[in-house]
Amino acid sequence: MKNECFNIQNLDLVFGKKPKKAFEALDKGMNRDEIHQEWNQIVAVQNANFRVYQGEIFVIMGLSGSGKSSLLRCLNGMNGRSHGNIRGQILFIDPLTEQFVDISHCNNDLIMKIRKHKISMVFQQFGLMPWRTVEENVGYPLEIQKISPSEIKKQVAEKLILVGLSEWKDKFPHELSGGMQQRVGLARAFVTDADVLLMDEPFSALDPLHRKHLQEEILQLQIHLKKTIVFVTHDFSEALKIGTRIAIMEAGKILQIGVPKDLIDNPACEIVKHFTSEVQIANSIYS
Ligand SMILES: Nc1ncnc2c1ncn2[C@@H]1O[C@H](COP(=O)(O)OP(=O)(O)OP(=O)(O)O)[C@@H](O)[C@H]1O
Repeated sequence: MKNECFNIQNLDLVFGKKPKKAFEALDKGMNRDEIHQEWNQIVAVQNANFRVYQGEIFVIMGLSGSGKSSLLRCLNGMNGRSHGNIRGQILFIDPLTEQFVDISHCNNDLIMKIRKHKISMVFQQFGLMPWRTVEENVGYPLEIQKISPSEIKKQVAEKLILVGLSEWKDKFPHELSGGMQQRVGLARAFVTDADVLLMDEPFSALDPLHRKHLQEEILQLQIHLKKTIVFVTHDFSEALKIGTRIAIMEAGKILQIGVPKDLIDNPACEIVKHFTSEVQIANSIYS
């Protein structure tokens, strides 16, 4: 039996000032567009039910606006606490203590602790501090954990080698390209001791070569460090390459969850079939 890391049950996420109206409308069977038209509420996630197991790479894949980032941000309480309203349950099971925490209802101190030590997030927009050098940005999570400066230097140097930015350690973010800034963001995520990484399109600004290199690094991280990774992408071939399991989203709903082979062999609906057939066509052209 695999150990769970997250257990998400009946999760709805609504943006807007009248979430109760939206939840009632969902219960009556109204769809996302109808609720938007009638109540001006955005249903970003509708009735999500899934588990993420320890040590897997769980990919959330879908087109723009399907609700991938919104769902990901529920997992560390960014959505449902400070933004948007949720209904349902988000349980995080600490891999070390095996204790359950209800992410949407626990107190702020606990959620801050969890974000500092347990669940680290890499954003699409890098989230770098412009006044800090590359080295200082990457070392920041260790600094706030009061790790000694010599240890920080050592760990940062290792992670900068991993993302190929050792030579750039004294530069500031504005001196780097978008892709390089994204690699700094990745190095900063890798440097933390968190067992869980939430990654929101972390490779979107990378050129194909660095993208391929870092996809392989992510796979190595999972194999050697046994990290649990929840990874958002709109690129189905990326999902197939790195995903242990993949959840496909459309208009706020999860259409299918499965291992890559399942999705290709048994697509649950036309939308999933569309993604899988595009990849198969691309493979046949390039093979
Ligand atoms: N903070 C917010 N306030 C209001 N609406 C939001 C907020 N965040 C997301 N939304 C809305 O929720 C829906 C889902 O957006 P989300 O960003 O989760 O999609 P996505 O699949 O991640 O898209 P992309 O690939 O373009 O990032 C969209 O209609 C979006 O406008």
